[in-house]
Amino acid sequence: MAVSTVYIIQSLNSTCSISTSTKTNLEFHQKQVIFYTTSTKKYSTKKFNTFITCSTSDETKTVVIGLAADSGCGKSTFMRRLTSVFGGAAEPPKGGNPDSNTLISDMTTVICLDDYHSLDRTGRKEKCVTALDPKANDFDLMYEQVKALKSGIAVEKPIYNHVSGLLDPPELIKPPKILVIEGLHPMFDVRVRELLDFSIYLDISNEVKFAWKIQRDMAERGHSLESIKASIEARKPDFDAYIDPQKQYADAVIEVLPTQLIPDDNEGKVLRVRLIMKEGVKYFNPVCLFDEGSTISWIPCGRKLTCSYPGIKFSYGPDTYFGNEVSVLEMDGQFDRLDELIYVESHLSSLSTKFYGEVTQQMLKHADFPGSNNGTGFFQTIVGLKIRDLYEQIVASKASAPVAAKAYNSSTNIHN
Ligand SMILES: Nc1ncnc2c1ncn2[C@@H]1O[C@H](COP(=O)(O)OP(=O)(O)OP(=O)(O)O)[C@@H](O)[C@H]1O
Ligand SMILES: O=C(CO)[C@H](O)[C@H](O)COP(=O)(O)O
Repeated sequence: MAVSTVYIIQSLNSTCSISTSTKTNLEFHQKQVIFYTTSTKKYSTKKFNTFITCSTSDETKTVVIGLAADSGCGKSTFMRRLTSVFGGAAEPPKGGNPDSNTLISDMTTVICLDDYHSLDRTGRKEKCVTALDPKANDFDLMYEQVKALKSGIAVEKPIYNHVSGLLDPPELIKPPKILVIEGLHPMFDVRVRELLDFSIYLDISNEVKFAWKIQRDMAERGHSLESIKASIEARKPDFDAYIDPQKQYADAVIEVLPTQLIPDDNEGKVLRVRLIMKEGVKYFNPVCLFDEGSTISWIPCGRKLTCSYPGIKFSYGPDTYFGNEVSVLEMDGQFDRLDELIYVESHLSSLSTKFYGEVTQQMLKHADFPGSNNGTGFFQTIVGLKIRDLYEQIVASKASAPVAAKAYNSSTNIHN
């Protein structure tokens, strides 16, 4: 078996320009490498028995964001708000599987971790496990593929087809600038967790989850009230065991609870939403109300903010969450007029906006999304802007780091 040393000179996401003694250029694709020989202008493909590591220069590495939540808890809505912050519409891969769960825009690729189900719908039924059970998911593959994408290597990711309940042939995912992995388990496996540059958990209380699920599954999917109740109950033990504990690892948690402004409210329409932000996370400064570190309770209703019953109440202050120091911004109630949100925005600091009123502008742009009149949409928008800021800081820090020497010294042994 011949061994040749390949010197990595430069890499551009999934394509690595490599100089070898035979002056070939290589393009990396998992265990398969496409050679381009400049002298003959011919391509040839070789397979290797190990993964070839393309040491990308640091400034081209993908930033990875994890978003965890149970099914029907607003992940897709959050993703639409987040990708909108980066501009450009997010769409499924062009010409691919119409049931793909992936969304691609200029800057971002959102992959759904349901695609790493190792058991299809029938398989889960036969083995009596839910999709939330780690036994129904392939964490080794999830780790390998997220790691590859983070280092600039394209992957063939499986597709879980929610229409048929089957595992479809894989789709090619190229490394984007920002990769979002959303689903049930982005922080479950420690190896995947450590690849995340930032993580978010959507913590929807049982009462609210139930109200949202009923609204969607009855209206849009034709399910009966009994079947929705049964499905929530059946998932609960695994949700408690495998999904909920991930919130302790999240850098930001959006907690959604019933309002405290209406005594004994059981309608679940008015919400109390808490944005729990971990302190000391690199490239992330928590948002604050008035001043950092203060403890504040604020009722903004009056001449500058129209509030109908039951009104709006904000609070902000330091706290601890699973032993970590956090800042918590809370909003109970709902907005009557979105254009007046600028009044609230002007009292918040460290928003990472690019101009005065950007949060309000984003909220107005997506006024028809669920949660636009309350803290869910407001805090999701704020977190979206924070992620943009985090990405820009990571890119800036890498651009200023001395990378040239590292890139020239990298070498990979190829066994063929
Ligand atoms: N902030 C919100 N306020 C009110 N309802 C909401 C909110 N977010 C989501 N919902 C409701 O929950 C439903 C599910 O939202 P969404 O599709 O974003 O969740 P999801 O986590 O992506 O779901 P799934 O994983 O099942 O596809 C929506 O159709 C809507 O009815
Ligand atoms: O928890 C879920 C995440 O979305 C789904 O229930 C899981 O992916 C299985 O999907 P389906 O119900 O379509 O077979």
